[in-house]
Amino acid sequence: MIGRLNHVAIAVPDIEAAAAIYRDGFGATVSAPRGLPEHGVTVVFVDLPNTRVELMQPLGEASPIAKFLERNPGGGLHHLCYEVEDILAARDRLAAAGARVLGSGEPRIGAHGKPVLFLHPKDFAGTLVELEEA
Ligand SMILES: CC[C@@H](C(=O)O)C(=O)SCCNC(=O)CCNC(=O)[C@H](O)C(C)(C)COP(=O)(O)OP(=O)(O)OC[C@H]1O[C@@H](n2cnc3c(N)ncnc32)[C@H](O)[C@@H]1OP(=O)(O)O
Ligand SMILES: [Co+2]
Repeated sequence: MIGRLNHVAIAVPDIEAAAAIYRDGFGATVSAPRGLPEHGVTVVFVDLPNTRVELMQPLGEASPIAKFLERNPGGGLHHLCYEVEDILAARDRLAAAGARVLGSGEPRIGAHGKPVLFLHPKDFAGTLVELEEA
């Protein structure tokens, strides 16, 4: 069921500073910042040969990453995003096995224009998991 690693996400307090680390320090291709109010984050994507890094800064009053940054003020690894062929089939299989699907449980459109869902970190070895339909 599980497919490619789509991205590794890092929550940061200052997205321009984090983007500069990858652009100027590592020489990576880095996108312009993009605000996604429906997800409560501003994102920058770093393109790597085999995957992407998603840098995220809180956006708005109720950002889902605000509490994480309170606990980790310098930033930190936030989630892994795996591709799946059929997101509803993947959700139903994981939920039937006892995993908690976050939010309404219905997929929303993510940063790449594809349906995404989040799974509770306590059910996945302490790692917040995002599923994205391939
Ligand atoms: C850009 C769009 C999209 C894309 O297409 O790529 C995105 O990636 S959007 C990314 C941001 N959106 C989300 O993260 C949505 C899903 N997240 C949530 O619903 C919440 O953040 C959460 C996972 C339920 C956590 O909620 P929060 O209020 O911050 O904390 P809790 O107190 O409820 O946490 C409970 C428990 O879990 C631990 N925790 C929290 N976040 C993480 C994490 N990222 N990784 C690992 N563990 C995490 C937290 O420490 C608590 O543990 P205990 O203290 O032991 O209870
Ligand atoms: Co993500």
